Amino acid sequence: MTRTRILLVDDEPGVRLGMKGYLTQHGFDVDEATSVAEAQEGFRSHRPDVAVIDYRLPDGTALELLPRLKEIDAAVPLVVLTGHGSIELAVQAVKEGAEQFLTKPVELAVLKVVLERLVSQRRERQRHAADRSRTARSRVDPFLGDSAAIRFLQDQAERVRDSDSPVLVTGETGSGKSVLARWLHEGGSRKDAPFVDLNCAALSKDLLDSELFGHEKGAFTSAVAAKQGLLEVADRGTLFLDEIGDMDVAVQPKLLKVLEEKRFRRLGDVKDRRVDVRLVAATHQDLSLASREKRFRSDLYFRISTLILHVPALRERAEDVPVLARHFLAEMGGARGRGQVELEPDAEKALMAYSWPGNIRELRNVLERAVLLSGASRLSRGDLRFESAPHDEPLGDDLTLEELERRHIERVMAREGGHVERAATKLGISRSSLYAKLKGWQHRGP
Ligand SMILES: Nc1ncnc2c1ncn2[C@@H]1O[C@H](COP(=O)(O)OP(=O)(O)OP(=O)(O)O)[C@@H](O)[C@H]1O
Repeated sequence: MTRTRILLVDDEPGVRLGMKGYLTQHGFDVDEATSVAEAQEGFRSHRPDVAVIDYRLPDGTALELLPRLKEIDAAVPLVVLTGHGSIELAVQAVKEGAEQFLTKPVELAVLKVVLERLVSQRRERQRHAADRSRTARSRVDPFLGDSAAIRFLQDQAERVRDSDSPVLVTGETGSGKSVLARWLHEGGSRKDAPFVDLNCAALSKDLLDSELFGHEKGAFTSAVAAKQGLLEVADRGTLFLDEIGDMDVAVQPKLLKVLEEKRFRRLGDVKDRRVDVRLVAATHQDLSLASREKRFRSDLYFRISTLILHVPALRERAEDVPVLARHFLAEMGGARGRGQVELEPDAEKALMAYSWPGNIRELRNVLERAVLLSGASRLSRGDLRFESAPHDEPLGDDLTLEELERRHIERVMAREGGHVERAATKLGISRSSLYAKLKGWQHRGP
């Protein structure tokens, strides 16, 4: 578990020594500053969880320092210490953003309890802010099924869960990469800190930059106030970057710097900030190929690919389909107050034979539609409407060569989402000859 970082601002060396010794013994990491100027600098670069500030400093008072620290990061709780137990001072300090006011000499055990409470409240707030859909998704088990492929994934995932190294999750669309990323966080040592996810494909370069790194007031025309980046929100927790293969190449070196130096800079800022995040990245692309073809920076690829978890496609673990299907049917039946909806043997067979280009997401959609439309408590083959062409039957032994070719081509087309160029590449023929075949069948009908 990562240690709590405290910034201690006091110009009396004796006071600092006493507090630092006690707090270090009790599991805190303490950085020190002796003036308003040093405090600002230390606060920015050390990113404390709490700052403890003596009221009177050689170059000013805590009242001047508080708003400046709040501008750097309003989420960090501030504790003010003073030699005089004055109510007015306390009120003023709280107005300026202090969470707590303590009178010197401070009893160290009391300080420790105050710090622990402030830190846990802060983490609680961070978690709520960052994790909007946590409750909805937290119970999904990414390893449903009994296939060797899913057991292998579980074994690998358990080994890397508690490490701080980046993890690259690969797999086809809908196979459960995000579910696995969340599981890594929720079962791991960072579970009490935020899980923050960001889809790199959905954002332009500028938006991605400002979402990830945040910005200072005035960094660009519409930056009317300073904004925390998601990296800061995810501090001590996990940053999940989905579709990392689509991350703009201009943003990639900045992410590499975060991974290597644990530092980053908000847009428009002149100083680095420290951050401690575990990166989980996901992609459905072949990133190794992308890096060879210079579409993805190879240094970043090497940095994020030491631990790779590959989520198998559903068709590679067909024996798990009934288990997953029963899980979804129980969920859907329960939600509609209908009790468990069962599968007829012919439906189960069809589900297992289908190629599932959209993987688990598609399986859930197909079942949801069937449950809605049929209204029966048992689903048969006829209730299932697959999203791609009907290729759910295994290729028969008694087909002619032409029929075999046609079925195979249809399957590949479905798997490639109807994309002729990609299907042609997979089939090893030219696009025009694939078109010619498809046209011919269209004219002749099924
Ligand atoms: N093991 C599982 N049990 C139950 N539901 C699952 C499981 N795995 C995935 N799902 C569901 O399938 C859908 C797709 O999963 P997820 O978003 O994790 O896939 P993905 O690989 O990240 O997809 P994409 O590449 O499109 O982002 C989600 O609705 C998810 O809840």
